[in-house]
Amino acid sequence: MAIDPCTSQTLTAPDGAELTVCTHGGHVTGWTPAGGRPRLWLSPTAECGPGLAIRGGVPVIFPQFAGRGPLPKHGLARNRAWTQVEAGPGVWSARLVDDEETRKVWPHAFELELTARAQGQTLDLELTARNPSDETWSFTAALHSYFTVGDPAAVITGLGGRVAADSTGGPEFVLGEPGGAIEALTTRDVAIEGAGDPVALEDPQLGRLVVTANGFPDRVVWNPGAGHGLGDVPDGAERGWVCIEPAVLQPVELTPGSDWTGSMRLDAGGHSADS
Ligand SMILES: O=P(O)(O)OC[C@H]1O[C@H](O)[C@H](O)[C@@H](O)[C@@H]1O
Repeated sequence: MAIDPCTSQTLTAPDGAELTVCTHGGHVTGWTPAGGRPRLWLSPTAECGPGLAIRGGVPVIFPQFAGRGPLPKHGLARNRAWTQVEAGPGVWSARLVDDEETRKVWPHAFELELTARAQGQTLDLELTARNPSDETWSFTAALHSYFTVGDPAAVITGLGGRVAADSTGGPEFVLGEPGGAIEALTTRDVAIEGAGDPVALEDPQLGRLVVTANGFPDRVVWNPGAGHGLGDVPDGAERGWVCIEPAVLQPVELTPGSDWTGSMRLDAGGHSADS
């Protein structure tokens, strides 16, 4: 039976961890660790459909991050229907391959697969890109994760003292104090190349969420702040989330027949807000 790309499915692991997904965009829209509270933010006014990108969860950015190239912003993967490959308890995977429509935007043959697994206190996402064509192409990518913020005092650790730049370009600067935390809800849109692990969102209400990644060496931190003008984010709702985005911002070259894999682990099992 064909799945409506915009219909959500919730896949519950045996230990109670919950993963919510939809095939539009190959999108994880929700995650609740076992016995915990939801940790991914999804806009109450998110839109879904051909050409639209769901606001929240984990949009897959491929083959271009933001406006860093000639393609539409954030590329082509997030705003079209993928095909489900597997759906099981806490586990899901989906695939996107090129077709006539994608080749109008980006004239290459490609295969993209996202696998998600929720188990206990962790969520693992793995993105694989393959080049089945006979020409080399390159891409940038990100797992553009929207994390719920439950307390305005929430901070991000692991990035203080790093060299950053406005994600849309501009001079480099040092982010916060070395070893220090930065406020989660400050208006910012910064890229930190070669950021290293771990980065954590420390939220007095929700607890600690550790973000680690392989194959995504860079991190983008984004909160648009008040007066954002985003049609799919109600005024004030930007105080309920921050994006911490594992990304690969320098183009990766894929030769014919080769592939690339990047992964992200979210771990809510550090210190809970109640402990
Ligand atoms: O509004 P979107 O197209 O989803 O982009 C949302 C945001 O994505 C990233 O975080 C970029 O760094 C931002 O510059 C951009 O505004």
